Amino acid sequence: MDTFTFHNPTKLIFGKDQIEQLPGQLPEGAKKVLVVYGGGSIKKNGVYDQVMDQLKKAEVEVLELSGVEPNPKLTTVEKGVEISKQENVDFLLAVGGGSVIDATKTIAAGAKYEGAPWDLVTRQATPEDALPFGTVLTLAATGSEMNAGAVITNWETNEKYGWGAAPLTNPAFSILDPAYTATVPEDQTVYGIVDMMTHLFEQYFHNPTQSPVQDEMIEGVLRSVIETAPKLLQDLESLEHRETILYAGTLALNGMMQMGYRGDWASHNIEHAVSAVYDIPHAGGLAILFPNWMKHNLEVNVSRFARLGEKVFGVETEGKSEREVAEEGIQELRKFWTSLGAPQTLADYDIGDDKFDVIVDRAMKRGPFGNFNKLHEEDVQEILEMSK
Ligand SMILES: NC(=O)c1ccc[n+]([C@@H]2O[C@H](COP(=O)([O-])OP(=O)(O)OC[C@H]3O[C@@H](n4cnc5c(N)ncnc54)[C@H](O)[C@@H]3O)[C@@H](O)[C@H]2O)c1
Repeated sequence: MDTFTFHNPTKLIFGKDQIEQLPGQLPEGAKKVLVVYGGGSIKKNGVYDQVMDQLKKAEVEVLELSGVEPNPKLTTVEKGVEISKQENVDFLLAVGGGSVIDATKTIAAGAKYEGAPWDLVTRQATPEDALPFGTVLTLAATGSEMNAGAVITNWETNEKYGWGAAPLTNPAFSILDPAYTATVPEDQTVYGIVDMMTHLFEQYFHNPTQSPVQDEMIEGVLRSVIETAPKLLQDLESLEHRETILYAGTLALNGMMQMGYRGDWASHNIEHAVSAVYDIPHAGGLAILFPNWMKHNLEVNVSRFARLGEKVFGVETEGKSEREVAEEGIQELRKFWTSLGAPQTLADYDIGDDKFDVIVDRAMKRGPFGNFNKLHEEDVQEILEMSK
């Protein structure tokens, strides 16, 4: 293992009716709270009313920023920064999925920065302060509720980047009630499952070999997700299955699985480039790209892929070479995601190869990338070709 310091300052509040803890979590002296949310699903399922009731109990003034879009836009972040500065907001509350939370993180840092928020996203500037914020999660997927990362899209330049500045962009608290996720439609539920699984895979594929505890943890969470996902899709309102998937999504990307090494993360970079050009769901892009990243990188460490096949997908090993087990594991992953209804090719989103040059350019913006294996321009091109 490499040396590491682990510090995750987010207080995780999990379970039924835990929204009641909201007033007690607001910082002492907080008077003005900006509630950030998306397209209105929280108004239909009652989450909005429950949050507002609690804020009323807390006797704070409430401002609202609605309409945060999936794949949140820089322009929306700028709007939030403007409100926060003009109104002297002293706390932000994100109510939604990863998009709302990521926008809120960037607003939090942007509100305490004099320049343009895009400087922060592109890492041209490092924030020195941020407004405190909390989250009420409504969709199991990104882990954004318990990490410092945020992904923002600039549609003027077709650029989408992940950024973060721990601990400033870590939520102070996150409230996770499985019931709040029960209205997530089938397609978004599938995307969430693909997203959390991909986070686990990205971390599983790393170079240091001495990571037995981390490997077993990742494999265990993956097996639980694989076991639960089909059951949840049969019964979208099952709180038991929602609870399992919600907890798995948080664990998958709160730093617990990545102590002592760096995950790969190349597929995320390629996906961000794809969805900066085509506005597709992040996890839809990952479902297409990740198995092809695996095939492309098989030779880097066949044993690693074989272990995944055996321990996570239950591939029989007897009489088979390591390579055969590894390849079967990749096929099993594709079969599993397809069985859930995830897309398999870029053509499923009507994406052809006419803008591959732009996608490659965006993906290479910060130079060769990936920690398990460094990808260069020709590798990205090949993975895109495999994904057509
Ligand atoms: N910060 C991170 O660590 C991280 C990690 C992975 C991905 N991301 C980013 O997060 C974004 C995706 O976030 P997401 O997958 O959570 O989805 P999302 O926040 O974009 O939401 C997807 C859709 O689901 C709807 N929705 C949310 N909760 C609902 C509910 N309870 N009932 C009904 N509908 C509901 C939303 O309104 C939206 O239309 C992407 O921009 C991606 O790049 C961030």
